[in-house]
Amino acid sequence: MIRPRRSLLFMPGSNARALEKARLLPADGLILDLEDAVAPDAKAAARDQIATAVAAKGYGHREVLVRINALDSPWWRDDIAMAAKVGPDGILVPKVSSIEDIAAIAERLTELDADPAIRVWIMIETARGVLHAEELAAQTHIAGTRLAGFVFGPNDISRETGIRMLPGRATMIPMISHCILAARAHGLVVLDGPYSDIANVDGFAQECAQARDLGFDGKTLIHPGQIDACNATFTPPAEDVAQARAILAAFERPENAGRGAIQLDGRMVERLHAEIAKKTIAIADAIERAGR
Ligand SMILES: CC(C)(COP(=O)(O)OP(=O)(O)OC[C@H]1O[C@@H](n2cnc3c(N)ncnc32)[C@H](O)[C@@H]1OP(=O)(O)O)[C@@H](O)C(=O)NCCC(=O)NCCSC(=O)C[C@H](O)C(=O)O
Ligand SMILES: [Mg+2]
Repeated sequence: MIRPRRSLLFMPGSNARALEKARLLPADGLILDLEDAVAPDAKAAARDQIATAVAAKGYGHREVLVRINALDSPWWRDDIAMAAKVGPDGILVPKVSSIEDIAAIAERLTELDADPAIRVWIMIETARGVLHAEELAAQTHIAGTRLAGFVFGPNDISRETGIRMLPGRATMIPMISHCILAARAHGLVVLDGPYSDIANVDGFAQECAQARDLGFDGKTLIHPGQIDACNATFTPPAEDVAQARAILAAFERPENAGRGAIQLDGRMVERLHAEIAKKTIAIADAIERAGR
């Protein structure tokens, strides 16, 4: 079943107040972080704290992901073991660059006999990850990889490559589009990276609208103050939902049964628009079910 992924809020696993507060925040998902938001000497305590928070099952309909440490770190194996034990909806793996990385994650999950319901999300945030995006996405067809989606990571890309993060993101758009195409070619979900300038409300709103228009399913966030604007941008407008229902109703009429293209309110509508309409309605219904 489709679920809304308009807004996924990152929070440091070391921040008990944030983990508690997240129970009531209107984000569609939560990413409990063990990687960059947690200092090396706080990793073990953060892991225990996340385990307790996830096991308590207090996050309701929100999708819960645990971002583990990167595969070249000393922590990732213990991070995955914790996730396999407490069962979040998924793990998010940073800095994935090759199909060998995806195989290593799958192997570790198998070794731990992890519940098959735990999905794997990968961050596309290295030069190699971007270059191999299509090959990585194609791994979703290999049994046991559990691959559900991509999360774009602009900060690490900028750090590694020297490509600057500028307002409007002109420098990043080619690789963003490349990642979105790769994800879509293999039916994966794809989420935008975070916007760090928390105080810049207008800049954030513009980046959300741009993310939606570029084709992202939603955006990852770093502060609760970003949730409402993000949800509003990625929620299909009521008029789009009404139009989608009208398109489906029109194709269901007996006189249109054998037709590929029809006229509706002065516009040409094809069966491909009915497919788009079904997705719009499914997302709107999922948002309504989640009560946000
Ligand atoms: C950026 C922050 C450190 C700011 O924290 P703070 O100064 O405490 O903010 P506020 O005083 O405005 O907070 C108000 C209340 O909201 C709670 N809060 C703040 N942030 C969060 C959050 N993310 N989740 C849940 N709750 C949050 C505060 O506790 C306050 O609560 P109250 O006590 O009721 O007033 C902080 O926002 C933060 O840590 N953000 C997340 C940082 C993070 O997770 N970073 C990693 C992801 S981004 C990334 O890794 C980049 C990517 O990989 C790439 O390469 O691009
Ligand atoms: Mg990163």
